[in-house]
Formats: sequence, C-alpha cells, structure tokens
Amino acid sequence: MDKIGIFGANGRMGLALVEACTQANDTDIAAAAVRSGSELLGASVKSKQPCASEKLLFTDEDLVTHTDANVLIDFTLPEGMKRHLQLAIANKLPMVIGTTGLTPEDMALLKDAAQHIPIVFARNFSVGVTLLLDLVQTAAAKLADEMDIEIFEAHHRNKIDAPSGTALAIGEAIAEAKGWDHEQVARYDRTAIEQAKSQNEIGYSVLRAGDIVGEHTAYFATMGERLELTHKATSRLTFASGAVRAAKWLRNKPNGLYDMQDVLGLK
Ligand SMILES: NC(=O)C1=CN([C@@H]2O[C@H](COP(=O)(O)OP(=O)(O)OC[C@H]3O[C@@H](n4cnc5c(N)ncnc54)[C@H](OP(=O)(O)O)[C@@H]3O)[C@@H](O)[C@H]2O)C=CC1
Ligand SMILES: O=C(O)C1=N[C@H](C(=O)O)C[C@H](O)C1
Repeated sequence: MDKIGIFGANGRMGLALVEACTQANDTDIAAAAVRSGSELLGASVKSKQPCASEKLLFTDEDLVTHTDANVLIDFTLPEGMKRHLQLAIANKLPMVIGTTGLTPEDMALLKDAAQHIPIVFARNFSVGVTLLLDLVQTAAAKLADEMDIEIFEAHHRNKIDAPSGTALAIGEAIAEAKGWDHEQVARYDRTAIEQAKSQNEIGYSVLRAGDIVGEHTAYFATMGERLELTHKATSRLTFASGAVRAAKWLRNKPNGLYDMQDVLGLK
C-alpha cells in the first residue's frame, strides 16, 4: 500500500493531490503537511478539500517522517522543496517533486540527493506534455535549420515563476535535439534589443491571466508555413494524478533521478 506524505497540502496542487490520492486504488494519505506554525495545523483537510476523509487533519511538515509515509510528494516553492528534500534524505524516503522555478544550483542539489534516494522530478506530470517533449525533439531534428523556434506559455494570475518549468523543459528538449547550449540560445526578453530574430534562438513569451491551468505551444515557423504543437491542461487533477502514478512507480526503485518519461516507459 502506498502511504503518501504530501507537502504543501493546502496549496492548489496540494489539494489536487489529496483528491488524486483519494481517487486512487491502494493509496493512503499518511500526512497532509503544511508549514510548521501554519494556522491550519490540526484543522480538517475536508474544510479545504470536500472529498477528503473526515479524519484527515493538516500535519506539521516536520512531523511527516514520524508518520507511516513511505513516499513523499512536493509541489511547493524552491525553498520549501529543498527543506523537504533534506527530510526525505534523512529518512531514506523516495520523493516525487513537481516544484518549478529551480535554479541550476537547486538542480545540482537534486542530482546529488538522487544518489541517496530515488526521486522523480518533472516540470509537468501530464501524459500529454510528457509526449510533447518527444514530439518537439522530432520536429526540431527533422525540420530545416531555417525554422524559427518560439515557445509560448499561459497560466493563472497567481503563478510566480516565468517562463514556466514546462516551457523551459520544452526549450531544453529542442536545444538538445539541435545540439545547442540552451542558455546560449534562450531569448527571454526582447525589450532591450532592437534587432530581428536570429537563427539558433529560442524565444519565450508568457501570459498570466485568470484561472488558466496551463497552456504551452512550441512554434516552428518559416516563410509561408508554421507548425504549432500545443498542449492545454484544463484541470490540476491531471498533474496530481500523474504525480501519484509516479509515486507508485517510484517505490522500491534504486536511488537515482527519474522523470515522467521513465514513469510512462517512453525512453
Ligand atoms: N510539475 C507539475 O506538473 C506542476 C508543477 N506545479 C508547480 O508546483 C508548485 C506549487 O504550485 P501551486 O500549488 O499552484 O502553488 P500554491 O501557491 O497554491 O501552493 C504552494 C504551497 O507550497 C507551500 N510553501 C511555499 N513555500 C514554502 C516553504 N518555504 N516551506 C514550506 N511550504 C511552502 C505553501 O504553503 P503556504 O500556504 O503556507 O505558503 C503552499 O502550500 C509551483 O512551483 C508550480 O509551478 C504546479 C502544477 C503542476
Ligand atoms: O504553476 C502552475 O500552475 C504550473 N506549473 C508548471 C510549470 O511551471 O510548468 C506546470 C503546469 O503548467 C502548471
């Protein structure tokens, strides 16, 4: 039986994870964890997520490893994720991580942590985006070099990192297929330069509005035609169900850093 400890359980994704765990077979929520000192400590999760069991209460995140959790899931912010990762390592618990906005230094920490515990890290846990990462690599490798490449993403007004983790994952996948260094070719801001788009450039654009769950398009364009590969998520339950699937897959795996392509057997 999977006994899942959810960090950031009161967040948008935390509450979606409670719903996904409740719907899944052979899955218990060992802890719905919130920050130490949160005013929600001891409150019923049902007050925030109607499908939760009456008995499930918000727990102090520092006590997660005192529960019978056998796998942890983190969708919080980078600072929280790094703290939670230390708890996972100290207690030798596998961890699924969906937090975005990580720096290269945070990524180095993750790689190091994966020598001690098994980790699935994905910037998007949907099946569609996992496949999209493959499709953009095929397009990038097969289309002529003169194709302009741009990535657009749209999210809800409360998202704080930009471009989204998924947009960056798409750009990195394209750069890898082209044999480019992503940081050399990424163009995040055009306001300061007055020049036409150059080749070997991946441009990013971002929209924040209302309650958009998550939309991503990779454009491959040349004179007279344009290919657009788009994914639209319409429910956070999509990401949450993917993360629960990853948690089930991860238990009993050797230490290492895995992604959603590993979970879905697409490698
Ligand atoms: N990989 C994927 O498929 C997806 C990834 N995401 C990513 O998941 C993350 C969370 O998104 P979302 O749920 O919308 O955000 P929310 O702001 O709704 O929730 C964030 C949660 O993290 C907690 N948190 C923040 N900072 C800390 C900290 N330092 N220590 C402990 N807990 C902390 C918050 O607690 P408090 O309320 O007390 O501040 C809250 O519970 C983002 O990085 C987002 O990009 C989102 C969707 C899909
Ligand atoms: O913050 C979100 O909401 C999302 N974040 C992830 C990202 O940064 O790519 C995934 C998804 O698009 C929703």
